[in-house]
Formats: sequence, structure tokens, C-alpha cells
Amino acid sequence: MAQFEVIATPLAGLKLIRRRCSEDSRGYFSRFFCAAELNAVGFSKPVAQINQTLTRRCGTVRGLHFQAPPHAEIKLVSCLSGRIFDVAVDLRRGSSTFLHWFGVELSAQNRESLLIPQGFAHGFQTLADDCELLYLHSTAYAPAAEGALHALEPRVAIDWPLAITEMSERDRQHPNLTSDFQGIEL
Ligand SMILES: Cc1cn([C@H]2C[C@H](O)[C@@H](COP(=O)(O)OP(=O)(O)O[C@H]3O[C@@H](C)C(=O)[C@@H](O)[C@H]3O)O2)c(=O)[nH]c1=O
Repeated sequence: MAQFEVIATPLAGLKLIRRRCSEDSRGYFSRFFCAAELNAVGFSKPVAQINQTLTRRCGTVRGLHFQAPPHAEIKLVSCLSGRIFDVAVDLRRGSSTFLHWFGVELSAQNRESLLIPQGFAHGFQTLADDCELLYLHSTAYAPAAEGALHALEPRVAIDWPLAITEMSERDRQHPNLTSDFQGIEL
């Protein structure tokens, strides 16, 4: 039996993954990652790195981040405690949804993850204090390949659910996109 329900989003290749779970009086069992099943729906490379973050304050935004080719990466983003509004932005050159964004609530309770293909920027806003995230990446961290968009980039115009309470100094400094930005050639 499939362990994941795979839900399409309006952005081709970007998928919401709902983990099934079996419960009994002790609690529950839920498969978190399965190479065979998730390869087939877009996590088509081995996991190269797993990262964990804790974000203390409700309303904090992290992102929007991506890695440029040849270090472009697939990410599976999950929220292990708390609630977040998770966002992916299509940066693929020539995409019919170029610069469109998709946002969804991820939480420990809904057991949903966002499977983000190469060519997308990613960010999130915490909807509660003390949000813990787990990221599975297909590519190792490559600081020289890091790219970013400002969370308030006007050409993307993300409708963040809450007032932004905190951002990193680095994320505050990202410049707006220039009018000639054509996206990422994968
Ligand atoms: C992203 C990353 C950062 N670092 C280092 C760099 C820095 O010293 C410290 C904190 O990095 P940052 O401030 O960039 O962390 P953060 O702003 O949380 O970055 C994350 O944001 C979200 C939205 C994502 O999608 C993630 O992939 C990642 O880019 O950790 C690693 O060692 N490995 C990594 O994979």
C-alpha cells in the first residue's frame, strides 16, 4: 500500500506529500521517506543532506532561498512541531508559471511535506512559536551557488499570512529582482 498521498499543485512538479499513518493505543507509525515511492513522484535523486531548524518566534520568515545549477536541488520540507506557511516560487526559465508562488500550511498534525523540484526558491513563515523543520536535500550545501529572493519581492507578491516579526540580516538584504531576470536555466 502506498505510504504517501501525492497531491498536485498549480505549479508543475511541485507536490504536496501527505504521509499516511497507522495509529493504535501507543500512538502512531508513519513512514517519513521512501526512496522507491518518492523517486517516482519527483525526489528522483538520492538524499545528500538532511538539515533541521528551529525557529523560535511566530511570524518569522526564512527565505526565499535556492541553489543555482549545477548545485540545483530537490527539497522535501516538513514541519515536525508547530505550524508554518511554506512557500515555493517557480524560477524556471521559460516556465508558464514563472514567478508564480504556491503556499501551504505544514504542521506535525497534518503530516504534509512540500516536495520542491529544482528551479524553485523556498521560504516559510512560522504560524506559531517554536517551529521545528526537517529538510531532505538532493544536493550538498554549496554556499557559492546560493541564490535568494527577498520575501517581499514585488514581482512575486507573496501574501504572507502574518505580519513579519523577524528575518535574518542576510534575508533582509536581498535586492529586488531586476526587470531583466529571466530565471534559472536548469
Ligand atoms: C542552508 C545551510 C546553511 N548552512 C550554514 C550557513 C550559515 O552559517 C548557517 C545558517 O544558514 P542560513 O542563515 O542560510 O539558514 P536559513 O536561513 O535557515 O536557510 C534555510 O532557509 C530555508 C528557507 C531553506 O529553504 C533552507 O534550504 C535554507 O536555505 O548555516 C549550512 O552549513 N548548511 C546548509 O545547508
